[in-house]
Amino acid sequence: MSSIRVGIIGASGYAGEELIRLLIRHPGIDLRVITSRQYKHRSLESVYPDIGSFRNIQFDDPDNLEKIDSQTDVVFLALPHGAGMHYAQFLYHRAKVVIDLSADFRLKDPSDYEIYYKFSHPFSDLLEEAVYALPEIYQDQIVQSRLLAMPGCYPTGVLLPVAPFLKKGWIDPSSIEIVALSGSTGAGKTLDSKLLFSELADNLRPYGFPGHRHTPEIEQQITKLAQNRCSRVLFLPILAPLRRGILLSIVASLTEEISQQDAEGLALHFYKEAPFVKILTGGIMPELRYVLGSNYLYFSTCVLADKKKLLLLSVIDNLGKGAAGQAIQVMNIKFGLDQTLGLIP
Ligand SMILES: NC(=O)C1=CN([C@@H]2O[C@H](COP(=O)(O)OP(=O)(O)OC[C@H]3O[C@@H](n4cnc5c(N)ncnc54)[C@H](OP(=O)(O)O)[C@@H]3O)[C@@H](O)[C@H]2O)C=CC1
Ligand SMILES: CC(=O)N[C@@H](CCC(=O)OP(=O)(O)O)C(=O)O
Repeated sequence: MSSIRVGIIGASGYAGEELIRLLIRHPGIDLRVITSRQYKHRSLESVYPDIGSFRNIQFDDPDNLEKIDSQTDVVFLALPHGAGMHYAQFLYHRAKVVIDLSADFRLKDPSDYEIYYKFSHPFSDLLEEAVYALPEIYQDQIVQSRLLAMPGCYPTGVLLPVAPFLKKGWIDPSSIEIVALSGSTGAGKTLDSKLLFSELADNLRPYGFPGHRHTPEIEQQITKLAQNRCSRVLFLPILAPLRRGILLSIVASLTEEISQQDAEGLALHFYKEAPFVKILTGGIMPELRYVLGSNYLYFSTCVLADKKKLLLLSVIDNLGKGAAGQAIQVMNIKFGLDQTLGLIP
C-alpha cells in the first residue's frame, strides 16, 4: 500500500506535537501538512529541533488549507473544543477521513454541549455521522465512518477498565465513582496562571467538581455499554505535579457475588486480542511509569473483601493512549494496517 497522506491541524499544541513525533517514525505515513497560527511559515526544525531534523516541513497557516485536497487521506484535528468542529465541517468535504481529538463530536445529545461546553452545536448532521472512536470497543464502526471523534483522556482511562464488567452485567452502571490524578499537559498549552510551575509543584488540586465536562461523555458511554441502563457517575479529577500521565481509581457496586479470579478472568478474556490493554493480576497495581510515552493502558481489578464492590485502578499517558497514540491506533484500523504500526518501538 502507498503511504497515507496526512495533515495535522493544531500541530503546535501538546497533542499535535505528540502526533508529529509519532507520525514521523510511522513507516506508512507521508506527513504533508502541519498548521500553527503562531509558527506559520517557520520550519518544524526551528520550532522543535529534536524532531524537526527528521522531517523537512514547514508550519502552514490554518486559514489557508489549499494543500489539503481529495488526495489527503486523513486529517487530524488537534484544536481546542469549539474550534475543531468548524475545521471538521470544511475538511470533511475535502479529505477522505477526519480524526478529531477535541470533544466537538463525542456527545450525541446537542444539549450537553450547551450545558458542559457553553456553545450550541451548529453541525447536527456531522454529530450524527461521527463515531466515538474507542478502538477496543468500536472497531467495526470506526471502519465505516469518515468522521472519528476521539475519546477524552479521562473517559479512555475509565471506559476500558469498566467495559468488560458492564457488558457482563456484573457492576451497577449507576454506582460508579471515579477519582483521577492527571498531569498538567492535559490542560493544553494555555497561558493560565493556575498552570504555572510554582502553582503546580508540591501541590495536588481537585478541580471541576461537580460537573466536569467529561462526566456526560463517561455517562453516555457507560449507558451504551450497559445496554441502555442509565448511568450516573461521580467524577473527581485532581491536578498533580506531573507533566503527563493519569492514574484513575474506579469503584463500582457488584450486582452479584464474584471472586477475584472471576474478575481477572473476565478482564483477561475480554482484552485477549487488544495489544494496548494490559491486565495486572495477583495483587499487582498499576504505576504511572508503566505507560509514560506509550499507547498502553494498564489496569488491575480488586474484588473488595465484602464482595459488594469492585475497585479498578488504571493508568494511561494522556498524550499517548489518551490522545495522539490512540488517534494513530484508530488511523491504522481505519486504513487496514496493523493497529500497532508506529506505536510499539
Ligand atoms: N492535552 C491532552 O492531554 C489531550 C488533549 N485532547 C484534545 O486535543 C485537542 C488539543 O489539545 P492540546 O494539544 O492539549 O491543546 P493546546 O492548547 O496545547 O493546542 C491547541 C492547538 O490548536 C491551535 N489553535 C488554537 N486555537 C486555534 C484556532 N482557533 N484555529 C486554528 N488553530 C488553533 C494551537 O496553535 P496556534 O495557536 O499556534 O495556532 C495549538 O496548535 C483539544 O481539543 C483537547 O481537548 C484530547 C485528549 C488529551
Ligand atoms: C488536566 C486537565 O485540565 N485535563 C483536561 C482534560 C484533558 C483531556 O484530554 O480531555 P479532552 O480530550 O476532552 O480535552 C480537563 O480537565 O479539562
